[in-house]
Amino acid sequence: MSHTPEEFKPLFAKIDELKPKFIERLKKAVSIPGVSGDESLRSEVVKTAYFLKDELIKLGAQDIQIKELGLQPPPVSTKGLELPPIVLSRFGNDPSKKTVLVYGHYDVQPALLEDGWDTDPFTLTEKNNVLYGRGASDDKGPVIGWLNAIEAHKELGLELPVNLITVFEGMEESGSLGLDELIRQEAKNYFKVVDAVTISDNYWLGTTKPVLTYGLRGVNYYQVEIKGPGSDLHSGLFGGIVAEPLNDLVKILATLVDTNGQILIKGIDEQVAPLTKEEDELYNDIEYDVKDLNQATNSDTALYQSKKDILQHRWRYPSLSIHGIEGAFYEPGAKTVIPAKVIGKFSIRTVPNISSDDLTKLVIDHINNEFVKLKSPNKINASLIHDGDYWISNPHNENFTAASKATEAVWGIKPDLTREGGSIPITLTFEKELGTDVLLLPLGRGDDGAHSTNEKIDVSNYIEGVKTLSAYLHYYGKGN
Ligand SMILES: NCC(=O)N[C@@H](Cc1c[nH]cn1)C(=O)O
Ligand SMILES: [Zn+2]
Ligand SMILES: [Zn+2]
Repeated sequence: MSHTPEEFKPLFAKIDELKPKFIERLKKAVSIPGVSGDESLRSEVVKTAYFLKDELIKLGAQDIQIKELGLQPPPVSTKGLELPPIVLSRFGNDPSKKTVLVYGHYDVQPALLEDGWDTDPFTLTEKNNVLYGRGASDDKGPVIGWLNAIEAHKELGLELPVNLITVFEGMEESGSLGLDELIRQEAKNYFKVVDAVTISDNYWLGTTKPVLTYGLRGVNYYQVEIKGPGSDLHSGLFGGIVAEPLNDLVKILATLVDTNGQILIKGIDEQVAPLTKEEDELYNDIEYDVKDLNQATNSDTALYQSKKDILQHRWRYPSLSIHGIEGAFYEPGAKTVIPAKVIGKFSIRTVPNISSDDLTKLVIDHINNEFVKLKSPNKINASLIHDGDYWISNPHNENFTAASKATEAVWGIKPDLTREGGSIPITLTFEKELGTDVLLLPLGRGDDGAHSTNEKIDVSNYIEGVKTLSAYLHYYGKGN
């Protein structure tokens, strides 16, 4: 392309040449159903870690370490389930070069064909230059993207311009359990020399303009268990004469949030940092429209119509989403059962200055108070499953500048600076424990359907993304 700087032409041509191999590598990664939230698939998550280890060996990584994290704590697992390991590796250890740590996750969200996928979620399927499959965008595509960037250098006989450390985890979709502690332990060891941290695990805002991201919401994930009868019952025999746990649960869940997305738990709004005039003005220059939202959701269900309202509610205000009910009948048909025990799941996306502990107290007190009002003989237990902090940084530094130049070199356009409504719990830990700048450099588009059915990454985003990651390493390595 005409905007490609001369220095990158051979590298970008090599990446284009390796495209079939890169797609094949992603296909292998996607074929392993490593869903971290599903205990029955834990061995598949671990298998993905070893798949990455093998790929790293082939690429010539040094000092590959599989870091075990011990048992998964309750409330989710009470069965002595091992956490998946962290895969560490290093490419180069030259004191004259800068060191970039790249982080990504190899676990994925659940996916079933019967949820409404058009193709098998664990078979990467190419249609019209789009690659469909669970993890294609979140986050196997970007993780494999880093490996591809390394391979393109290797194939060209080109030295990497920086020392690279890779950190791949397998519990990001389930709260990054164990990783905080590992980062603390390795801060003065494996991660002793790290100049910058780069994470490719989010998305462009829309579908055409690349972005760099400097803020994330946090996430507190809760469960509410309601237990009643000793076993599931026939509603014809027992309906109307026993207290039903699911009836109680839907009433409790209905007290959490209204249909306009307004959180109904008292005391949360007061903790949200006020919007300043300067912050409000930052939204003026960002390219976004309600049409982008409707396109991403394939619907007309937006709660706000103006760009500012949408982006502010996505990035800087909290939200509460109800995700599901364990133990409730959900299959097609008309089963007349009274479930004996149900567990409602919901999460709250947190923002400055909400404290996780204060929030949890407000949430649990609210649920217990609402349950008392029901005067039910059933038993309730509400608890936090996991939490991860929000993160916000100043994007005016060397790391962001390098990524901005790389984006221009590949896409011919300066990226927008954005925040993101999702969460990557470990971002703040890297920043604090390693004392480095963290950059979020997304490859995928806003309509990739992460966590949803028919998740995809466009071939162009995948391949141009490998070029962007490569060019970023060069700009950062030479100090821009
Ligand atoms: N791509 C980042 C991402 O999807 N993060 C998850 C993290 C999470 C926390 N608990 C469950 N998942 C997100 O939902 O934002
Ligand atoms: Zn992710
Ligand atoms: Zn995710």
